[in-house]
Amino acid sequence: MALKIIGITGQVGSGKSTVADIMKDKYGAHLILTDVIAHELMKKGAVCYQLIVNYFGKGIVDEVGEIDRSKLSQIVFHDSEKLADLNDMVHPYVMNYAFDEIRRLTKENKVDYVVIETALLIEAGYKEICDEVWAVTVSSKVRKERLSRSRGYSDEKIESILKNQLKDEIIRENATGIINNNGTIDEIIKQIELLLVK
Ligand SMILES: CC(C)(COP(=O)(O)OP(=O)(O)OC[C@H]1O[C@@H](n2cnc3c(N)ncnc32)[C@H](O)[C@@H]1O)[C@@H](O)C(=O)NCCC(=O)NCCS
Ligand SMILES: Nc1ncnc2c1ncn2[C@@H]1O[C@H](COP(=O)(O)OP(=O)(O)OP(=O)(O)O)[C@@H](O)[C@H]1O
Repeated sequence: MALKIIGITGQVGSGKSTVADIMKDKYGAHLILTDVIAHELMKKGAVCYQLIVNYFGKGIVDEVGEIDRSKLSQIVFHDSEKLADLNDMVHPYVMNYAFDEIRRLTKENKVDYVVIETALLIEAGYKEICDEVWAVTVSSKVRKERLSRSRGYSDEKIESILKNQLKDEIIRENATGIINNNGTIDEIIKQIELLLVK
């Protein structure tokens, strides 16, 4: 079977990581997680660190010199110009990393699936390299309950992030498959099974 590249996207807290984890555990997919890559590249000493600290100032740095992501998130999700500047500092490096990884995996040809999980699949141009794009969608009520319980996110924080993301409808229009995540994990698994035999 030829390697298949599946992009998994959706708004904040829709369940992208949950779907990606199922793909890894049940189907041995290799995961490329852009949030995790971005976080790594922002660590002290990594390639994006100094760019970000120079731009946002020492106020976003914690007592051990690391970028305090909750402080940075307070700034950028309330100021779309600053978010765009942060994106410009981080995305080229994240994309380089992700594309290198895909080239390596394609050459090795050892896995059936590579999953790219990112909130910015459409905006950042990952879509073009994906064989399939799955949009994970959840109701606003369920999203709020889950993110409040698991991460302590306030409704205000969720709204501020959503304002900087594509509308769910647009994300779904750009997808080849849709996963409704208002139910249980088993219900996600059934939907994945259907998408994979499609
Ligand atoms: C703003 C930051 C510091 C917040 O970090 P924090 O650990 O608090 O949150 P986390 O990274 O889990 O993101 C929270 C939610 O916002 C979404 N999100 C992250 N960055 C962006 C962005 N640039 N635009 C829209 N949504 C975003 C995430 O996908 C997630 O749904 C961090 O997300 C960041 O540095 N973002 C810019 C880099 C980026 O775009 N990364 C994501 C894809 S490359
Ligand atoms: N079907 C489900 N049943 C119960 N809890 C779920 C389900 N799907 C996701 N969750 C929980 O909801 C929260 C958000 O899910 P997840 O982290 O997968 O979303 P995400 O889209 O990757 O988030 P982000 O946009 O921040 O990257 C997590 O705590 C996760 O465990």
